[in-house]
Amino acid sequence: MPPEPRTVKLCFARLEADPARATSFFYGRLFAAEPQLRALFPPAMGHQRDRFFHALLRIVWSQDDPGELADHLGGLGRGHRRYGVLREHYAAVGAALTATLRVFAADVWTDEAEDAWAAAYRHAADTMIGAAERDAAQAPPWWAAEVTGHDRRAPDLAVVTLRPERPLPFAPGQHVGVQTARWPRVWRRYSIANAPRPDGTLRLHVRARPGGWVSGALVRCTSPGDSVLLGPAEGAMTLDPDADRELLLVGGGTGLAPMKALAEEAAGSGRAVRLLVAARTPDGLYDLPDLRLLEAACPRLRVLPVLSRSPGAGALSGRVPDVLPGLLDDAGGLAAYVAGPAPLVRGTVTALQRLGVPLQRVHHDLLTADDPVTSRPAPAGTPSSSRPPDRTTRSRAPRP
Ligand SMILES: NC(=O)C1=CN([C@@H]2O[C@H](COP(=O)(O)OP(=O)(O)OC[C@H]3O[C@@H](n4cnc5c(N)ncnc54)[C@H](OP(=O)(O)O)[C@@H]3O)[C@@H](O)[C@H]2O)C=CC1
Repeated sequence: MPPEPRTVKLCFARLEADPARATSFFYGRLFAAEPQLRALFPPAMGHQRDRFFHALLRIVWSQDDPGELADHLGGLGRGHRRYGVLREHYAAVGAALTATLRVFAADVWTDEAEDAWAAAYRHAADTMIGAAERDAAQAPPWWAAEVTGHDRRAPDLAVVTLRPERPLPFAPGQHVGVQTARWPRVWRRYSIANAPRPDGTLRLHVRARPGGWVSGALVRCTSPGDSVLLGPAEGAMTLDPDADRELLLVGGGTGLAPMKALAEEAAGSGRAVRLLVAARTPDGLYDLPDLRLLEAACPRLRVLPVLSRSPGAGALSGRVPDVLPGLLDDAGGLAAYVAGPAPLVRGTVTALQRLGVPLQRVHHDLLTADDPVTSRPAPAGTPSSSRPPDRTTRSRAPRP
């Protein structure tokens, strides 16, 4: 069991005062003590420091919620496998963390605090190591995949088709880590945009972010025949088993990807589905022809484009939260899934609540492809797929 959390939180609060300095200090200590560990990390450490800090933050704030803590640590332990992290690395990380706390939490660092942190770290490391070793018994740390299709739908957007060298199990709504040859040891998460197929291929919708290493490489410097590495599929935004309930799926921009996967799965099994595809202008509806084909094949699927900045034939005008009241007569019986820009997700969740959809039936994961976690863990009781950015649990795995 984790130790009494108050002391652990008190010390961590001192790191929160200046996370950038504290994490720089931490990595400085770690690499000074164990220079060979530097090879496990990406060339630029800015993102990594953010991710480490937020993983730590979540661990600290979950100290009094053993279920959440175990869930989080298990995901972290499994996720660390793709970085080549081994059992023996944890001692060095623990020592660097203690050294950091001793400096940054000096005013509250007592023998009691040191013992509490040592116990908390031991518990975290043991849980992560255990989860990694159990996972290693049944799955590889990554899958090599060949790019079999690269469809440039806009200057900054490509639909990329990948064929893993061996079956990569996933459920619609989940995402995978992707590493390109151009940026070794840099992983980014992308939602899978299709339901499982007999040929095992996966599709990703990738928008090149300004300065985005992996997204830029995938959109501009990738062609059929290239290879990438994929991490295991993760994420809890999967289909609820209540097949009678009508589904409302909302995808804004490339947030369409997981919604399309869910639509394929649900509509393919005869469930009633409304798929709202939000874009600014008709050009932003980059996947509409494919969606129309899917709609034609699934009698109970309706695809509704929603354009926020210019009108378009066959599209609703406005932002999703504003058009929802006119669309939904009886929203109380729906289950809803939402992905896209965070403000769209938040606005849509609020609108659905106002329309009477219970929060536990509104699912999202606020996944952003390149950004680190930016908020505190959700309060206990928040539905798992409705938590704030969940970059550190079932999903991607910040390393120590
Ligand atoms: N699993 C997931 O959760 C996934 C999430 N994503 C995320 O989705 C985002 C997609 O970005 P991109 O393709 O550039 O999308 P866009 O920036 O093109 O936006 C798509 C639509 O969302 C609308 N929108 C933005 N803010 C609001 C708001 N406050 N209220 C209502 N509508 C809003 C935009 O309208 P306007 O700007 O006119 O208001 C536009 O119509 C990325 O952040 C990506 O990380 C992507 C894939 C999967």
